[in-house]
Amino acid sequence: MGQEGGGASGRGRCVGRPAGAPKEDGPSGGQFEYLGTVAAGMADSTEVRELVYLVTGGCGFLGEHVVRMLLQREPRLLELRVFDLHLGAWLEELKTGPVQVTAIQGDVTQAHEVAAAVAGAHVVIHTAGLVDVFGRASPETIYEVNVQGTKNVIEACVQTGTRFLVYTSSMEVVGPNIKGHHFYRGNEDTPYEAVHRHPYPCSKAQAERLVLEANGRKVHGGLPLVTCALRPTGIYGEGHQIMRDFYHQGLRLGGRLFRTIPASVEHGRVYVGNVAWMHVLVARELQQRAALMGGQVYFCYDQSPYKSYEDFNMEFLGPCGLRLVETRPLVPYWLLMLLAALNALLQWLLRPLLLYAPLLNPYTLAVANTAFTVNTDKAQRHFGYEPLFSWEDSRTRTIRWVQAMEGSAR
Ligand SMILES: NC(=O)c1ccc[n+]([C@@H]2O[C@H](COP(=O)([O-])OP(=O)(O)OC[C@H]3O[C@@H](n4cnc5c(N)ncnc54)[C@H](O)[C@@H]3O)[C@@H](O)[C@H]2O)c1
Ligand SMILES: C[C@@H](CO)CCC[C@@H](C)[C@H]1CC[C@H]2[C@@H]3[C@H](O)C=C4C[C@@H](O)CC[C@]4(C)[C@H]3CC[C@]12C
Repeated sequence: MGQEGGGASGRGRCVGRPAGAPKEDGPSGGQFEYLGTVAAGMADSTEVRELVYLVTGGCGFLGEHVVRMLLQREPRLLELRVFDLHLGAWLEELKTGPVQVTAIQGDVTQAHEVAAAVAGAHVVIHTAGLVDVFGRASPETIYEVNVQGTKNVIEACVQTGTRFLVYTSSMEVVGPNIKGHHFYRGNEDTPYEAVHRHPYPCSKAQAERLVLEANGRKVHGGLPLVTCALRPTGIYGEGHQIMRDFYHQGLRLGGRLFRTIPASVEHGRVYVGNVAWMHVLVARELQQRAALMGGQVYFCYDQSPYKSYEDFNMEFLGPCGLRLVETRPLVPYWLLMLLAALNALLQWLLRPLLLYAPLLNPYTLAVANTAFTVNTDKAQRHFGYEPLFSWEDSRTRTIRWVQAMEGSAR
């Protein structure tokens, strides 16, 4: 199932449980209020602006929310460097505030470009990556960006003396595995056979391992590097491309989407604003609680309900006029597997002519049909994380975003 992938050149299998973390408990922390948009102005604070942060992938779906959240919620920020292969025009609007926002067009696979961006930063939040489970990029390219790119970030921290590194990992480092084992209400210490073949999860697992193993390395100046990794489940919210794809698919099908996944197969999802907030908070607390948090992994979680992938999407697409046809899959699973395999064959045949990358392929079908839900409070125990956005707020914000798309789609 899925493409042959993983490993140094994207071939073979990558196996073995991802680096977990020793069980430790820590104090809980307070709750913060989110001000909504950059225009709402900076969080009032008498704190001294002295810190330089770098966000790689800062123009991506998650990266943009992290950038905006930092400007809202990190009062010690003096300079925010936004490093990305593709810079967004929206960055210009951020340059009117008290924080110096530096846009850096660069490639994480180019060590010298990464080193130049990292030099002088106190904290690096590394979100840049190729999030490809649709066969758009080759296994080699996925490895080059996700693994070699992460190596370049680590080495840049060591060479330039940056001490704090937060890595955006993924639930996929854990599962679903190629055996289709369900992960039901699991946490960071739940035993699970994390065996993957697909290049994306393999690359994320390798990158996460590199980040965690780098914890404690001496950086330029002799102090230790402090690293940690955050594992979001499926992120949703304003700017989510796959949600956009489902919405447009539904419009093309006359306002209907046809169920392909049983409602019983629950997937954990997490709102992008809460993932961004966890990045901001962990970056701050990592500086104060290095002994506890260094080398740790944390699932990203909030109060978003456990639902099948399609039913969860309908929380937002339903109020925007789409309907999910049938209470159970219309098409038997064996036929879906056949269609997925045909899509993979078509993609391979058409590759010399055009990119054919539908949502349905053997890998996405397998992942969608394997329950993966987390239930943990480790981030709360270790650094006082509490979601900034309730489920109701997350849902409302996402619906408003789809509706704004709807306006543009008419
Ligand atoms: N979207 C999810 O559901 C999800 C869930 C868990 C983890 N993640 C992780 O979160 C991170 C961000 O994911 P996303 O959904 O925002 O994806 P995205 O594709 O929207 O953002 C990734 C960003 O990285 C940039 N980038 C890609 N290659 C680069 C390179 N070589 N050099 C510099 N920048 C490069 C892209 O231009 C983009 O802006 C990824 O590491 C991904 O693995 C995503
Ligand atoms: C039957 C197919 C067509 O209807 C299923 C379509 C749904 C799939 C496109 C998505 C189901 C589960 C998603 C993945 C999951 O949410 C977690 C992920 C980890 C993250 O790091 C990257 C994205 C993803 C792999 C996400 C991708 C889309 C799904 C496979």
